Amino acid sequence: MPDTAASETYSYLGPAGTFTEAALAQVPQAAGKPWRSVNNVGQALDDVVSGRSVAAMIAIENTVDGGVSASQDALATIPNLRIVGEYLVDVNFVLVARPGTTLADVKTINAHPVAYGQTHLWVEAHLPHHGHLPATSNVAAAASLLENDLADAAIAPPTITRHHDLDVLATNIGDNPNAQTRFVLVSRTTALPGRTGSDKTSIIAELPDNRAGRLLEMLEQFATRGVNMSLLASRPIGDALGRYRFVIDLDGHVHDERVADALLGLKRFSPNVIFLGSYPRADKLPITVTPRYENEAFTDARDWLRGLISGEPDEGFGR
Ligand SMILES: O=C(O)C(=O)Cc1ccccc1
Repeated sequence: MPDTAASETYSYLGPAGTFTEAALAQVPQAAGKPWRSVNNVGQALDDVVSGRSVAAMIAIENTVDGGVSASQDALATIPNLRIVGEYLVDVNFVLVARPGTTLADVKTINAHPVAYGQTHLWVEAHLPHHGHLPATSNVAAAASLLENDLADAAIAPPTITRHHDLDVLATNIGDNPNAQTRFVLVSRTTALPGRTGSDKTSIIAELPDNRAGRLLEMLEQFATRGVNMSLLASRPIGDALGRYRFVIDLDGHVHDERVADALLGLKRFSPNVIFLGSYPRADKLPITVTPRYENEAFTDARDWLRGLISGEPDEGFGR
């Protein structure tokens, strides 16, 4: 059995100063609890699976470069994980180097692949001949400049100079000044966070076969219940070309009748569905639904059918 400290620990991609840490800082229940810095998403989720940590914060998608495939694939393949919350972090990048370095000295850039993917425009315009050395995190990229000379500069969060004595060679090097990253808090609990009216439901589903129209048929499960999607990403299953699974975020909670009904339809259709959880939306935006998809419309219809089955007369159209 995990000890008490382990079961209160939160794992995150570190070291201190990463955007992932900023996401974890938004979690009220993590305040004052032990935080464990790890080197990659796999290690963070392994902590949760083994009971070493109660939850892990992982990046799942960003506005510039899209889905974080390592996270989406890990959620698809590691059983018994649940998303219990989502958190948004504004991301902004600087280029840093050892003191005294100029831009002309920079030949190799150390960067987390997801940060590198969001700074292409600046990097290609200003350092067209650079090489890229991948790092485990944005902060690790910068820290390693002071440990070895494998790279000349690093892509890092603007707060990096609080942690390390480095020169900032360029600021705001992100492709989009309004870039945001969406993080999810992942746990093993099967207890559902309560419905707030501003919720999301995350699932991963596979198609039964690759006949024409299958994807449309899957999406119809949501469309016919008035359920909006906020994420639809395809990830290769890995066993053959052309085989994909779909990472989907739905507006609403599984306690919303329309979402529950859509999931029943999806379960009948798809040979493999993973329910990753229902949890409050980070932006707290209320979800608007046309009246025929409100809870009452579903319960009224069910009551009508139950009545018919139990022998109640149908009222007909009247005159
Ligand atoms: O959390 C970090 O700082 C990371 O290194 C991962 C990352 C990379 C790019 C944007 C957001 C998070």
